Formats: sequence, structure tokens, C-alpha cells
Amino acid sequence: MTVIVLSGPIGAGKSSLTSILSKYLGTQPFYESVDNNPVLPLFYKDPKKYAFLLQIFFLNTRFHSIKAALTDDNNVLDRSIYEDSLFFHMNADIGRATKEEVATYDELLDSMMKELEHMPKKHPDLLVHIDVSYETMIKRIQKRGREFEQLDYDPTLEDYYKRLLSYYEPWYENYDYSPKIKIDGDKLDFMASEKDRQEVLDTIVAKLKEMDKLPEDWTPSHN
Ligand SMILES: Nc1ncnc2c1ncn2[C@@H]1O[C@H](COP(=O)(O)OP(=O)(O)O)[C@@H](O)[C@H]1O
Ligand SMILES: Nc1nc2c(ncn2[C@H]2C[C@H](O)[C@@H](COP(=O)(O)O)O2)c(=O)[nH]1
Repeated sequence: MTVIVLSGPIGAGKSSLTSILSKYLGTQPFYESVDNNPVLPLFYKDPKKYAFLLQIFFLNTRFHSIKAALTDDNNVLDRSIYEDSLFFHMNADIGRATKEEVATYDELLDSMMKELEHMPKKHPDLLVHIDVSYETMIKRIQKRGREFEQLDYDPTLEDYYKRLLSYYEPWYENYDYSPKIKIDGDKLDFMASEKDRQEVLDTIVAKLKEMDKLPEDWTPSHN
């Protein structure tokens, strides 16, 4: 079957769409365990001290989840190793990592990506990117309610989030590990609107059929 990876800024809707899409396709969801991440709250308290440690934590968990996903060949991944470097280099660019940490990270990432080349399935079949504006991103972060992600907790997060969005634009354009599609996360409320949810699912299924990853006559009842 297929391996689909979700991508997009913080709060874009990746975990939510992973759940919706995996149920619709009858495949297995792989979620990023943020709530079991002991370093994440430490990072938001002291980004300079914890940026490198947090990135090694994420890189390790993402490496294992993408390997499992590429072995299983029938799943949807909520974010993947492919965005890891975006986050770390953005933090390094704002002085939150030493040049030694950047060199160590880049070497480790390179070794891990080379390791993935030996997998039976080397890359995902499709990247589904959820594009959101800053305003929508903040609304979604507030709605989800993680205290350390809120602007009230740390007003400097406004610049951090705006910078993150600016890094995502070239990242998506340069992404070439698989075919990709972009979902307008500002326009499509796939949580509250059945019509919007169906439009998103139809877009993804049409792309999978175009790629011969689903038969032309596939319908959800196949599951
Ligand atoms: N398309 C959407 N429209 C409205 N609310 C959404 C949408 N996608 C996600 N949400 C809400 O935004 C919050 C963040 O969603 P989540 O799936 O956790 O994002 P991510 O995994 O990208 O960080 C959640 O409260 C979720 O219910
Ligand atoms: N410094 C990094 N932070 C990261 C990375 N991946 C996710 N995150 C942060 C952003 C959010 O606070 C939280 C969950 O991310 P969502 O996009 O699922 O909301 O973790 C990373 O690689 N580096």
C-alpha cells in the first residue's frame, strides 16, 4: 500500500489529519509523541541550553518511526525526519547552537539518511503538507493549549513562529524525497466541516490514484 508523511508548521493540523486519513485509508497512524518528550518543555524555558539536546531527541525518535513506517508500508506519519533539519538550522541561525553542535548534528543526520537508503522502501510515497498563515497557526496553538507554546508564556515566540513559517516556504519547494501536495490549512477546516474534510480526503485519494498507489475504483468501503 502506501506510506504518507504529513508536514507543516506547529499546530497546522498534522496529528489531526493523520488520524482522519489513516482511518479513511484503513492504514496505521504513526504519531509524534510530544507529550512524552521530557526535553520539549525545557527547550521552551531555555532554548539556547536545550536546542541541541531537543533536536537529538527528535532526530532519534523520527529516525526510528520513519524506519518502522518504511518497513510496514501501510501507514500515515504525523511529521517525519525530513523537517528535522529545518527546525535545528533555524534555531542554530538564531544563535541557539554552537558551530560544533551544528557540525555534529549534520553528520548524524547524514548518517541516518544514508541508512534509510538501505530500507526496502527508501522514501515515502507522498508528502501531504498543510500550509497555514501565522494567524491560523497561533489560533491552532491556542486551541490546543500547550502552555509553553503560548505567546503569553513567551512573547518572543511571535518572532520564532514567524521565522519558522518563513523557513517552511523554501523547505517545501526544495522537498524532493517523494511526490507532494499542499493543503490550504487556512481555508479547509477538516475538523469541524464534513465538506472540507471530504475535500481534503478526495484531494489526497485523487493524488494516490494518479500515482497508481490506489486503484481507480478505490472507495473507502474497500477497508
Ligand atoms: N483544519 C483545521 N481546522 C480547524 N482546527 C484544526 C484544524 N487542524 C487542526 N485543528 C486544531 O488545531 C489544533 C492543533 O492541531 P494538531 O493536529 O495538533 O496540529 P499539529 O499536529 O500540526 O501540531 C488542535 O486543537 C486541532 O483540533
Ligand atoms: N526545536 C524543535 N522543536 C520541534 C521540532 N519538532 C517539533 N517541535 C516542537 C514544536 C511544537 O512545540 C511541538 C510539537 O510540534 P507540532 O508541529 O506537532 O505542533 O514540538 C524540532 O524538530 N525541533
